[in-house]
Amino acid sequence: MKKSVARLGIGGPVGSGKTALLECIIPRLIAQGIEVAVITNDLLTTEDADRLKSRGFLPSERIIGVETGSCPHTAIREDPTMNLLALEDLEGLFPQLDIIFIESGGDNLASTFSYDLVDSYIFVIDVGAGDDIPRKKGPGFSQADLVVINKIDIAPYVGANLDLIRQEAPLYRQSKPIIYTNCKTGEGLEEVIKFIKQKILFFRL
Ligand SMILES: Nc1nc2c(ncn2[C@@H]2O[C@H](COP(=O)(O)OP(=O)(O)OP(=O)(O)O)[C@@H](O)[C@H]2O)c(=O)[nH]1
Repeated sequence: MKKSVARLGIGGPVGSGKTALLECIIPRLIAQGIEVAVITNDLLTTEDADRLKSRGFLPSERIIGVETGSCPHTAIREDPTMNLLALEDLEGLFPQLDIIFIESGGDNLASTFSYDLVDSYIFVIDVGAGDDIPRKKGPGFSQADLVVINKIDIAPYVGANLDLIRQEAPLYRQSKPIIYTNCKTGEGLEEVIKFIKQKILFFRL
């Protein structure tokens, strides 16, 4: 019987570390025998897809770069046709896949994914954008299935109060999970892997 493939969105503001997160977690998932493919979205280039291909941890045919040509949220929410076609291509070519990541182009705090496109999504913010980001109650932050608060290492250098973030962020998440990460050292990444295996892949593995 053909397996159904998990579709996991990765959204968040420009530069928050969405691609860095994928670079960290994909090799770990592959090492555990999980079959992975990726779709990236960029405005007018395939920059993120090229970057992932250059890492060499996945055959390049398993990485599709979608050039959205429009606001990132249009391609993941209002009209996800381009991403749905890319999903269809990957699922047709690789029926053994367990999970396909769909990385959105960097967008603002209001960006959310259509559940016609993904089963679940992670919203990545970065500490460097300020310790008031959780308080701004962006729909991406409050509605995502998982929030990753990345770049915890830079808090002291940008005057961001990490303790305040840890205190306030849960207030806007209605008990939904938050994981704190540093993609440079690997801190928090095992928790992200655990989330993906337990909440996203549990009935496929
Ligand atoms: N210090 C530090 N830098 C990080 C961390 N994660 C990512 N970065 C850096 O932040 C910058 C942006 O990371 P990307 O992964 O390109 O961010 P992105 O969200 O994919 O960016 P867009 O696709 O342009 O929206 C890069 O220079 C990364 O090396 C982290 O945990 N700590």
